[in-house]
Parts: sequence; structure tokens; C-alpha cells
Amino acid sequence: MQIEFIEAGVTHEGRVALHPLTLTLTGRRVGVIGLNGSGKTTFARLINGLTQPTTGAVAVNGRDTVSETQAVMADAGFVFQSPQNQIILPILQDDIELGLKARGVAKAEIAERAQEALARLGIAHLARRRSHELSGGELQLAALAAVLATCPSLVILDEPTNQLDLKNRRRVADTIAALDEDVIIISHDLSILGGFERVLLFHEGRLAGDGAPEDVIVRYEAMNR
Ligand SMILES: Nc1ncnc2c1ncn2[C@@H]1O[C@H](COP(=O)(O)OP(=O)(O)OP(=O)(O)O)[C@@H](O)[C@H]1O
Repeated sequence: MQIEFIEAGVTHEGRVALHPLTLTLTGRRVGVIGLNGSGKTTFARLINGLTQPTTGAVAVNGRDTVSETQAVMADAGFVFQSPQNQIILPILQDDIELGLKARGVAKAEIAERAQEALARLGIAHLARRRSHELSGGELQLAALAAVLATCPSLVILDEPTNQLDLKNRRRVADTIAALDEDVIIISHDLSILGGFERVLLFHEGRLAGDGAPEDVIVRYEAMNR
């Protein structure tokens, strides 16, 4: 996966969410940290075309996120901060199947693909459960399963553990660590970033740190003392 930010920035009604940024990402595991409102989600949404740059450009594997949004979205799956906003149908399997149908997956393959994705995360038993009855951790895993079912080569996760108890944090963290897919993860839970190759630190809409997790986390902690 090659992600290029070329002077890419975002302004909302005159307020800067992300200052123009030039950056190349190639790693398998990239963490994104920073204070609330520092631009992390804006940065992550730019990668799969959910947000379009108001200046500059972003390309994923050579594809521009504005002119080739559909292809970019197929390559880069996005797991939202609140799984409640992502899983919308009452029955989990139906929800995952709907996502596959929307992506044009052949009808004969849909049920099997959904079941495979649930089984991969160890939650096959939840397939027919009512999504509003699932625990926070189960729902978080379900949201990840729904994205993995679409076979992206990159998975972007926006604070996937922030509402979870210790057990479910470990469950989600272990699941993410074991993924074959490339991962970009926004997290306030710094312990999740231990084995990562690279961590980006955002501060007030600018990149304020970029390097190995231990170095960038020390810098982040020093900035907030
Ligand atoms: N659609 C929008 N309209 C107006 N302002 C926005 C919009 N999206 C983001 N912003 C603003 O841009 C800034 C960066 O927001 P962003 O969501 O990227 O921060 P964040 O680092 O992900 O924060 P958090 O840790 O709280 O999720 C914030 O000041 C936010 O209010």
C-alpha cells in the first residue's frame, strides 16, 4: 500500500482541520495519535476519500481519492469510531451481506463471505443475533468483520478500542495485530501501538511527530505535561 499526501489540506468554512501536508506512507502498521480535535480523523478520512482535500491531493496506490473515489474505497476500508453508526440492520449477518451486495459481490458468494468474515474474528455465533443487543466489544468486532468481508487491502480504524473494557480492548488489539491487511489506526490507547512500524502525531492540524512509536509517544507525553 502506498499513500501519498501532496500538499493535502482540509478547511471547513474557513477553519483549518488539517494544514497542507506532504507525506508518503508505505508501512504495514501505522498509528495516528494526538489530542482531541488535532486532525487525526480528518487525516484518516482523506485516505479513503470519505473527506476530500480542499487543497492539494491524496493518492492511494497511484489512484486519486477524488477522481477515483470508488476504487480507492474498495482498496481502503474504514471502521468508524462508533460501530453503532456502521451496523445499521437489526441482524448482523444481514448488515454485512447488504454491504457486500452494495459492492456488487455475486449473490451466490455473499452469505459465505459474510460468514467467513465473522468466523475470522471468532464471532460466527453472533451472525443471527440482534445487533442492538450486542456488547460494545462484540459490536466493535462486528464492525471490523463487516469491513474485512469487503476484502480491502488497507483497513483504517478510528479509535477502535476507546469504549471497551480491558478484556475487549485486548480482544480487538489482538485481532488487529493478527490481520494480514495493512492497518492505519487512530488510537488514544497508546499501548496498542507497541509493535507498530510508524506513528504519526498530530497537533492543531499539523504533523508534529513522525517516527518509531517509542519516540513519538515520548514526544506526545512531553507535549502534554
Ligand atoms: N465536517 C466538519 N465541519 C466543521 N469542522 C470540522 C468537521 N470535521 C472536523 N472539523 C473540525 O476539524 C478539527 C479536526 O477534527 P478531527 O475530527 O480531524 O479531530 P480528531 O483529532 O480526530 O479529534 P478526536 O480525537 O476528538 O476524534 C476539529 O476542530 C473539528 O471540529
